[in-house]
Amino acid sequence: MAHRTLVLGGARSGKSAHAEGLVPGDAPVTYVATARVDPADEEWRARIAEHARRRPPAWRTLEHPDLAELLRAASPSDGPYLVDDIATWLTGELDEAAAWEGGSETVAAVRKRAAELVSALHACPARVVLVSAEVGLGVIPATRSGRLFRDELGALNAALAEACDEVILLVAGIPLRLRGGDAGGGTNRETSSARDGASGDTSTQTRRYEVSTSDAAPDTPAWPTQEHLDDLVADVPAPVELPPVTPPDDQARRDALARHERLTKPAGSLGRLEELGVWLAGCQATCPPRPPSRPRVVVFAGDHGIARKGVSAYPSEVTGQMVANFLAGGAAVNVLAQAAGATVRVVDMAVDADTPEFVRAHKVRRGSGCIDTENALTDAEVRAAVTAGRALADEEVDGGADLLIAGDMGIGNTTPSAVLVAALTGAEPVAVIGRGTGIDDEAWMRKCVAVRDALRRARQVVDDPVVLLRTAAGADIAAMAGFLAQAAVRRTPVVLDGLVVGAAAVVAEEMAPGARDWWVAGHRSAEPAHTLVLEHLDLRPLLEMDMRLGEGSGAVSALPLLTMAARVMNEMATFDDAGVSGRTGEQPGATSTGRTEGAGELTSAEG
Ligand SMILES: O=C(O)c1ccc[n+]([C@@H]2O[C@H](COP(=O)([O-])O)[C@@H](O)[C@H]2O)c1
Ligand SMILES: Cc1cc2nc[nH]c2cc1C
Repeated sequence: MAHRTLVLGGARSGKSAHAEGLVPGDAPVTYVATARVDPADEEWRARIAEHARRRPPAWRTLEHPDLAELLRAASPSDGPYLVDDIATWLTGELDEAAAWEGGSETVAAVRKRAAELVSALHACPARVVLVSAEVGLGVIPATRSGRLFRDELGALNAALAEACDEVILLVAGIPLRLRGGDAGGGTNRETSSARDGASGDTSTQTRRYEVSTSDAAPDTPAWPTQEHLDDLVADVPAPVELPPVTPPDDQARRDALARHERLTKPAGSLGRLEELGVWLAGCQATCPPRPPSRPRVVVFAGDHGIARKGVSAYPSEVTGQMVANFLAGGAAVNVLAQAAGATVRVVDMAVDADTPEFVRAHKVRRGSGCIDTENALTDAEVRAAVTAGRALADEEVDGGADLLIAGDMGIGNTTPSAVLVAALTGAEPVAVIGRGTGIDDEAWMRKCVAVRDALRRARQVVDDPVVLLRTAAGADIAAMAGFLAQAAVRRTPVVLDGLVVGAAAVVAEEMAPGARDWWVAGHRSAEPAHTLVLEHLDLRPLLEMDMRLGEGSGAVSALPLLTMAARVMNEMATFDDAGVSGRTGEQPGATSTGRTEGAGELTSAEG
């Protein structure tokens, strides 16, 4: 069942009746009436009476309470809240702030209240169904107040929709499902599950998700079931083959280089911000490039058998517990992504715990093999994992993502990552073993032994990237490799994160040569093997912040630089526009063909 539902509709579209049908009649529903009744308004009172007649007698009705406060105080055991409706709530707020005719400070006060409501909804642990009016599809209102209402409600609806895992639009009594699962009443479903509530989009999920490490109940089959695994591998061709990667658009890159020459700054003076804009222009095949508008983080979660050998500072249970934390929006990547304008999705590829159904749809097994003595995956599992990663990239790109970030979560995963990097770069074990989650010297020694033994096995299969993933990676890393390669196949730019994503990237480049042209390195992780990754892929990191968290956190932290790089190229004045003189000896409007020192870096693969 959906957790937070927004039912939108025009006047008399049937939205209230539809919303009422979404909560069970016998549930202890709290009906929140938002209208402030004017006793003199007969017609309005009759409308309200008609609504009230429809409600089951057991429902509790609250008349225009402080809505944000109410949702903030709700507890997980509360019956559903049905709020009807947001448009009248907003009307009341605009009235109270005297914003219809007031100055910008009165509108700001209403927006603050609206923001409080949205954040209360995000945090509300109880089931909530909101009704709101969809306005603004017609002509622009002739009055200021009409325009104000239309614009404020439109923005509020969008923010509330972002917090809901189910969104339904009623048109002429017919429900159109815009987002979400199967709470009943919807007639049309999205074609791509990437955008619906079943996507595990943590911008739309809440703190309700339980992740259990206990064994499945006797009457529930252990997940993943054999049937699920059979389904996963049924359509996967062997061997795994990817279409060729085509390079970013060279003309757009050259246009971007030329445009930077014309912007009002000494040539090359924005340094690597210029390189970044040129890279983005090539990826988008357009100059100037657009700032990423739908950046998407997919966190690949999985446990690793090698963690049993004492190579991490934390127990394996943390992986599943962190999945719940991602879903609740409480992890670092959630916060960073929200600050940077990205949304986060988490997928369970091999967590050794039960995760919600929509998170585990691609799950291959519970914990990958202990790579010092056994393969991480079977042949079928590695193919299923790589294929899942590719399918996830496809889903996200088809769903509108214009920039992808892979994140990782898995206790022990820096060990297989170190093995992959050493195998493909020829480095010795000691050069690739870092402190991971913060291991002490004894754990570091155990990690050395584990890496040495796994590397002995991995070195025999370095020529085949899929066999290497099977031998020494794990389902999460294999899926990330598929994801990163497929992003390049789909001509979609990627910001890479730290060591674990980097290890997957090194393998992905083997599977899909040229994929690296579609990637930029977000940061340099504190893990020593990550520097080997960057050198191997010839990528220069955007940030050096001594981060070593994973989750995609380093990549997301670099995201604002991409926005800036694109905006500079769109919004800066040219020498001609601004009447600013160009280089000494150049005619106004002439495009320089020579570049200053340093600008030559713009031809590097990364930028
Ligand atoms: O990606 C990195 O650069 C990175 C560096 C150190 C630690 N991590 C994260 O920490 C966990 C793995 O660390 P460990 O010590 O358990 O191997 C896993 O959840 C990773 O996301 C990630
Ligand atoms: C708490 C915690 C959060 C993480 N996020 C990524 N790796 C992690 C490891 C731990 C231990």
